[in-house]
Amino acid sequence: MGEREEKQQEQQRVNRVITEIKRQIDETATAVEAAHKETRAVERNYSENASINRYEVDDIAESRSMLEQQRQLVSRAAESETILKHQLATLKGLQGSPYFGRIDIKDPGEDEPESLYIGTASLMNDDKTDFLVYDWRAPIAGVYYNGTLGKVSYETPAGTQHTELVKKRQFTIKNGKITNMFDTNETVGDELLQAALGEQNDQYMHNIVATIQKEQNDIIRDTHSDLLLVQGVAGSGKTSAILQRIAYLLYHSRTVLNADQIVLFSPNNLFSHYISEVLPSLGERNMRQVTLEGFVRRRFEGLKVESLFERYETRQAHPDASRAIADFMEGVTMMNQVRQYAASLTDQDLQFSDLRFNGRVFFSADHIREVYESLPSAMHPADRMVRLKNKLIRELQHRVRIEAKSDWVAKELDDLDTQQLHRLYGKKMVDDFADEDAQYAYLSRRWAKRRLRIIADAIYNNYFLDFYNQYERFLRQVTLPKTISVREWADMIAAYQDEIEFHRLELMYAAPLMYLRDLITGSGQNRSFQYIFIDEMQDYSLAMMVYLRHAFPQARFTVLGDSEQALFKPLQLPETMLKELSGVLDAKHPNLIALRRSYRSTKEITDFAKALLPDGDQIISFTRHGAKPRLLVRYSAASARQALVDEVNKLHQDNETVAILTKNRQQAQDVYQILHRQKLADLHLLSEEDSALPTGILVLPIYLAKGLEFDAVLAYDVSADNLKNTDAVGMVYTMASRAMHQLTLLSNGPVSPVLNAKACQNLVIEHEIVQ
Ligand SMILES: Nc1ncnc2c1ncn2[C@@H]1O[C@H](COP(=O)(O)OP(=O)(O)OP(=O)(O)O)[C@@H](O)[C@H]1O
Repeated sequence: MGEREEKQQEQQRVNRVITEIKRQIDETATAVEAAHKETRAVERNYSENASINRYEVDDIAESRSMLEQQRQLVSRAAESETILKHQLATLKGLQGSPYFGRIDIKDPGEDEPESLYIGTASLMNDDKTDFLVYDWRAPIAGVYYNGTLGKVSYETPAGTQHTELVKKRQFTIKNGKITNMFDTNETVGDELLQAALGEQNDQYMHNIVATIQKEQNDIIRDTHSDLLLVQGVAGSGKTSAILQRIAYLLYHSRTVLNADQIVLFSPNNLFSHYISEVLPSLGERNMRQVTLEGFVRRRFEGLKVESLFERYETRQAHPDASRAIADFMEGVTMMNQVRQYAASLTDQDLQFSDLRFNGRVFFSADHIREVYESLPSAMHPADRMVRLKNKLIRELQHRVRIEAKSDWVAKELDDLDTQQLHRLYGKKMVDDFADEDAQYAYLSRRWAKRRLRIIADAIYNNYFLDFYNQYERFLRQVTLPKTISVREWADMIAAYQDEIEFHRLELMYAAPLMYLRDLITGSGQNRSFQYIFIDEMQDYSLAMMVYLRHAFPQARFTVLGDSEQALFKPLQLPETMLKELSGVLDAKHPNLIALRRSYRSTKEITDFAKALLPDGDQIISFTRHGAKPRLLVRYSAASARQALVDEVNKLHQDNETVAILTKNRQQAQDVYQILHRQKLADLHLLSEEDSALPTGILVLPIYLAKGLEFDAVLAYDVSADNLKNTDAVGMVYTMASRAMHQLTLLSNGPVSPVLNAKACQNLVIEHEIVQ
């Protein structure tokens, strides 16, 4: 058959499938409507009955059980409505482009091959006897991503299966029309990938299921490892791979895993927004997302914990200051010492704290200690804490009765307005009381109880232990490494005390402090999370990883990073990192996958970026061509400003989004001011608080651009002067690798030596001519 006829035949099949999809859409839409009516009807019925019951026949068992039955009806109706809506959304998703791949396989013993089509979701024919489209996550679809023609195998729940792959065909289908189609023997041919990568970026990341590459597929389909470490160069698809991996895991463990049991630690809020559409586009709910800041802050209410960005900015300003201390605080040895300390604590070592109410001591530290010491010392300390809490709560209940009779309660009751009083009665009516005294005693008790809830909360939250003080005592007895003098350590402790005084906490203290607190109280662990994903792991300390292991004891970890992009850490070999992490995370089945091919940027940009790195040769650029990156060198502030404005305008003509990336927040503000004065349209200055990524001209410091990509990037300012105190290689590399299509570097003064001779060969350099 000729190529044209083949295409015609394939187009006819696409047409047939789309007709079937449309039919199913109509059918499902009608079903959704009916289900919606049903839900509304049972809801109405339920709420009418519920309101009647509340006022007239309270507490009658029969009506309760009827209500319960109806409540179940409501939730079942709502559930079927949700399922139908989901089906409808899936069908609509398939409508324009029902599939992207075809494999012909010949099973052993069969004469004729069978054709299977692969798309973002499964689709069955009318009578549910045949798959018109296979979900990309189905076991057999693994062959499409992994196999070259010939004998192939794939994993199924029933074990490894063997077959023969006789044809692999790729399609691009847009609005129901095949725009591109070809047969290939490669995993997924470059042609399709080139087309996908050549498109303009928009505010959201896209799924990559049509063009997943072999190594990415290994990451996605790895269900065996409990620690999967992905070391991938910039733009190699680490983030893409883990998002499709989440979709894959959800698909294969539907009954035991849901999106709420998966947490992704993402580098910043902009990133969370950027990736938020990928899973929904694959018909899945988003996993939970948290930034390291968010995670830590929630554990230190009332304290302002330094953010990664703040730490980054301070370290930039004082690059060598207390590096040894920070390295020590953030290492594994520190966490081991915390564990030893917590295990060896005696009763006398524990630092109890008064619990205060209304300016007076309610439970004194001495009293709490007494209660604690009265509990059997052979008990596990964490269990003993729980017992202590229970005892304190019981004591509090007793004290509520006494406090209810005190003057302050009487006075506060007096001051209540009618509405407040009314609420205080709760379910009781005035007629329910024998006399006024009984009524007053009831109200006083309720008021005292309500006001003293704050003490109950404090007990619950372990506020009777003074952790900041306990931590300080711990620090005082730490065995120091040789790199740190006793004097330096004492200074650091003094600085820590000052910070606590002002309700601030440096990030480096967070992991050991949380760990100490959890070990003493036996709290802080969450067993419901099954998978933890950490993106940009090069920003996490090992101490933090130890803590995360402790906090999520049941979870498997997928950890992604690129040590070249570390903005303030020395490079580390992936194998060393795996070994270290396996130890820290106590992994039984660790696995390391390296991604070396960079997809994001044009070949010209990647070639420049890799030349910056000493071991850049290992990075493989993807063959998609574009303009050579430019370097503009200016020798005065005024001409640098002019070049900035001109270049941004120029880049914006060809690109929807142009990002100007700076070293820090201050420079981002300065650049923004310059451009703002020129009244550039669509200009945005982004900060840590931003959670949505606009298009247009964006100005942001580099650490906020982590994980993101832009059509064009202008790196501001790569002069020797500006980059002298920083890890300039990591910074320029990260900036350059954010660009998809165009890159310009601007230097205000002589250029930083980071731009070595080899890197410069990959640039078009334009010097200002100074007369
Ligand atoms: N197989 C693929 N098919 C199509 N596009 C891909 C593929 N792999 C990666 N990409 C694209 O390449 C770009 C970079 O991918 P991604 O952001 O996942 O890389 P990364 O390794 O996390 O990058 P970085 O570490 O630099 O932030 C994205 O636009 C992504 O859509």
